[in-house]
Amino acid sequence: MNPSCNLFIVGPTGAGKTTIGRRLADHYGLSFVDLDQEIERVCGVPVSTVFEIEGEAGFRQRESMLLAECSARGGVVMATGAGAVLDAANRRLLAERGYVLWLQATLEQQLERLAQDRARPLLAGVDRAERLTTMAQKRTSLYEEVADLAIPGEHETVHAASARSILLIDQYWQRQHAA
Ligand SMILES: Nc1ncnc2c1ncn2[C@@H]1O[C@H](COP(=O)(O)OP(=O)(O)OP(=O)(O)O)[C@@H](O)[C@H]1O
Ligand SMILES: O=C(O)C1=C[C@@H](O)[C@@H](O)[C@H](O)C1
Ligand SMILES: [Mg+2]
Repeated sequence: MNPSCNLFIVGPTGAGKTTIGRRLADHYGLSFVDLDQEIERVCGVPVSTVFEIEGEAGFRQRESMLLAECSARGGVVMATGAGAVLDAANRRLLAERGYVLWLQATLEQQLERLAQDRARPLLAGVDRAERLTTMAQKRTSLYEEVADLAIPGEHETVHAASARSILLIDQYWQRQHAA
């Protein structure tokens, strides 16, 4: 593994970017950064409070600033927030500065995994299936645009999804670096 390289993870909410990203960082001996957690660390409050106080626009500004900062580090696995790809400058930085992994998930998987979740402000107090569908309509082509490698959402456990990701990363990304 070339430690100057980055692995960036994009995909819809509940796809496992945070959970699997951490495992990938452990596996490859890279440092792990989760953009949502970075925002919480810098602001000292949960993402939902940032949305309450600064609105989505304020959150997006912070997200872009931290994405620029963290992607410049080198040797990181970075889990992005599901909406980070909405911004064209974010997409450009992701594409330029690392290998981009797109973790996919079906609507059913998202609904099941996030059933108990109260931390995602864009899913609070709305029909979740409807909101997630609208998000997918707007975002799927953006994930596709920025991704180097897609991992289908057919893996029902974190362990299986991590193992599959490592297999594909080794097959495609590592090989490119070896070449
Ligand atoms: N492949 C999987 N199989 C089963 N459960 C999973 C899988 N991936 C993630 N999960 C579970 O789904 C939940 C959400 O995962 P996680 O927080 O990693 O998603 P995320 O992509 O980071 O979402 P967000 O974009 O909102 O940050 C967690 O409880 C996690 O354990
Ligand atoms: O879908 C989204 O736009 C979001 C996903 C989360 O990761 C957080 O970044 C925040 O809740 C917004
Ligand atoms: Mg996450």
